[in-house]
Amino acid sequence: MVQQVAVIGAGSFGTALANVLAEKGYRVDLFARRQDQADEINEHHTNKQYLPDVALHEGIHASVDIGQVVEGKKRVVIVTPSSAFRETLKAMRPHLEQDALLAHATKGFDIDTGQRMTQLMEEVLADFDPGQFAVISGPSHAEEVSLRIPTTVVAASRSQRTAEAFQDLLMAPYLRAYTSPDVIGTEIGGSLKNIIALGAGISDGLGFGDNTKAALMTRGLSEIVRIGVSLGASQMTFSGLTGLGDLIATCTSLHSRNYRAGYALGEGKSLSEVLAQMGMVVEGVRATKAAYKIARDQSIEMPITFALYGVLFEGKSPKTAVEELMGRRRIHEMEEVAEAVSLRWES
Ligand SMILES: NC(=O)c1ccc[n+]([C@@H]2O[C@H](COP(=O)([O-])OP(=O)(O)OC[C@H]3O[C@@H](n4cnc5c(N)ncnc54)[C@H](O)[C@@H]3O)[C@@H](O)[C@H]2O)c1
Ligand SMILES: O=P(O)(O)OC[C@H](O)CO
Repeated sequence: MVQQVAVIGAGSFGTALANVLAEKGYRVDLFARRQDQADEINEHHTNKQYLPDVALHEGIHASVDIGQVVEGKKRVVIVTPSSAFRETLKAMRPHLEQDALLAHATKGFDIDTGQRMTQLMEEVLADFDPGQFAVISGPSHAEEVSLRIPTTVVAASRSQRTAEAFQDLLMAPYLRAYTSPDVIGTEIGGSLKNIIALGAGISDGLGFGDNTKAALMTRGLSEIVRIGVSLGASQMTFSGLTGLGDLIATCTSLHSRNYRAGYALGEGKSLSEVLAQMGMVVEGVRATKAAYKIARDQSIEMPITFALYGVLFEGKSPKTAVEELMGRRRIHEMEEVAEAVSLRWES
């Protein structure tokens, strides 16, 4: 029976998950980067920078010593930004139990290689069986989880046993966890919805309406499916919680860092200004770069992602990007799949 869990990353979501687990009775060791933050969590049971107004459970023990946090743990949950994922794995590696099961809840790609987080786990932790790895994803704003607002997530792993182990770990009266074998689709849906949420925020920041946002979300989902399937995901996964579900939660919520960053861009702020003001990770910026590279190299059509890339990295004005999207070549709505799903004209 597992009684102790390590959570790596004391930002908004790492802290929220640590709190769920501590409330369930686990002893939770939480890795924080800064000593003052660890002290605040241990002494005052708060993490005001990331989850203001939340009283944390006293069963959370924060430490800046990653070795001490993971040593002896059979369950490890990694919740760092994607930019810190590889170095975090390397720091943990010498201290990990060989039979530990590891899940991550990071939504993003390795910027240099375009790898997903479980691919980084397979590379850095090459002496582990890939069946020991899982991804936790779904529509789950940390701010709501920490207030015990009913939330659903998915634990996906190549191994049913591992997916079910994390389902058991997470299930709580206000947190329902499903399982899935589709690791690729789960990771891609969670990472790419952030690009579309940036776009939804830009649209609202420009003063456009619900019609525009619904179009961005729907057409955005079709390009997520396109790249996802070409990278080996199951199309069905994108209709589920980690695809459509998280797309809705992120594109329509003021909790979302990606939506808020997009909104400020739409209002005319520069990317560097927006990121400096946010003080939290905006994964969609890196995801746009990663998805752009993959789509360009593999000739996958992703017009919204390309438009975002232009706005974020090439100085294109958001208004011009929208005009270009609206003026694209005329196509069948279900262009690529029309034949397969019998959406064709009889004559
Ligand atoms: N916030 C949410 O609601 C939420 C929900 C689900 C998934 N996620 C994902 O979880 C990940 C973390 O997001 P967050 O919102 O908790 O981030 P955050 O911005 O709230 O906090 C980031 C945390 O990472 C730490 N960090 C930064 N660089 C680091 C490094 N080099 N090594 C170790 N730690 C480092 C920071 O100190 C901070 O504690 C992201 O990939 C995000 O997409 C977030
Ligand atoms: O705040 P965001 O935009 O990083 O989104 C948080 C979560 O991914 C929502 O499920």
